[in-house]
Amino acid sequence: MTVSSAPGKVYLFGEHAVVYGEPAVPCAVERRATVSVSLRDDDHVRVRAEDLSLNGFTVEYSGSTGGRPDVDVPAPLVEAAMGYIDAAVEQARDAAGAPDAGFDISVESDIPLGAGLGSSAAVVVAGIDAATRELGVELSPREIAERAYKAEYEVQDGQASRADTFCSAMGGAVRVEGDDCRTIDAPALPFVIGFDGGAGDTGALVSGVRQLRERYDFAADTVSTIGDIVRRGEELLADADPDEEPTEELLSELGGFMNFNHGLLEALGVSSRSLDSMVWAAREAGAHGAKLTGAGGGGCIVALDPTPESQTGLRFTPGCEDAFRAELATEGVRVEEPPTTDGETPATDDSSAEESA
Ligand SMILES: Nc1ncnc2c1ncn2[C@@H]1O[C@H](COP(=O)(O)OP(=O)(O)OP(=O)(O)O)[C@@H](O)[C@H]1O
Ligand SMILES: C[C@@](O)(CCO)CC(=O)[O-]
Ligand SMILES: [Mg+2]
Repeated sequence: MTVSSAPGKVYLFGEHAVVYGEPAVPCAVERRATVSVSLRDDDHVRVRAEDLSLNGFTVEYSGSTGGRPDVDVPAPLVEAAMGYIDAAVEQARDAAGAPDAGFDISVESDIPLGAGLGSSAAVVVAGIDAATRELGVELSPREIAERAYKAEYEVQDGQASRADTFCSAMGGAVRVEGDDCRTIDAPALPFVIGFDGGAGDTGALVSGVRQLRERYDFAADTVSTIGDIVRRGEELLADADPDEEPTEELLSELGGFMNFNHGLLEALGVSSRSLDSMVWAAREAGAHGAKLTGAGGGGCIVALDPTPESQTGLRFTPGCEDAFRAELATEGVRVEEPPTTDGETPATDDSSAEESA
């Protein structure tokens, strides 16, 4: 068995605009998806993904019901849920030249789903790493990032940038502009995350911005102004000492840019009432800045605050379900120790989906 994990991310700046070739700076955070993979001696794939819940219900799969989920879940939703794992399996088979390889796969994750913290990218990155290693192939993190991007691009019908997958594979702070992907130095920023318990529909939100941008010059200008904010934000990071605590001056300037970035995302229609109220709660509690992160529509905001105040303020904010601090994850995809006790062996119980290759 091979076990790999990969981190989620927050966007310091630049989501959505990155889809149209503007730069973005996502930062990996210490919330990880862990994927365990064992090679099978047939061509079947069996998946256990206990954290998977969609629209308020949990999807459970049973091998004993002939590969159909044992709850009343419409097939398209199951396909949507399983799409990222399937795409990761296809990428691993392709990388190893083993089109008929079968796997037992188990996914565990402490990244909320569909909430802007890049759960899909983390699952795909960790899945490709574990499955290729099981097939005796070791890809570099950059190669994993490229394959994970292809997987996300396919599942999201062409509406994906390289940002989430590159950040998850490499860890740390990164800069992505089109197909130019780099890691950058950044000090340990004091991220606080607020989560409204909900999720946004990434595809629909990206389409909404695309339509606005095509229809109105001022919406296209809004997207390129986000790019301008990112470029100025990068200059601030480049001037900072990555080995020192960030200064108040740096935090307050970065925070101001985050506030500006949030305002423009709000103008593009991708915020929501609960995201806005969490953003304001963090600011009122003294955060240097706050913005939504990821696709928006619901899910998470990220604030910069070295004190406990924002977290406390968020906890008392109606609509905020969880507030937590998120350390910058300096490590991207990595191999984990497989569990030792028999009882924890993944994907061998009945709550799994099984399908033919
Ligand atoms: N623990 C998990 N087990 C199995 N599949 C998962 C898991 N976590 C995420 N996924 C897959 O990722 C999908 C969510 O991806 P989506 O891109 O909509 O949101 P996100 O990546 O969390 O947020 P964003 O892309 O805005 O940062 C889920 O519907 C599921 O298919
Ligand atoms: C909205 C978006 O910019 C970020 C989603 O985490 C989409 C993408 O970059 O693929
Ligand atoms: Mg995603």
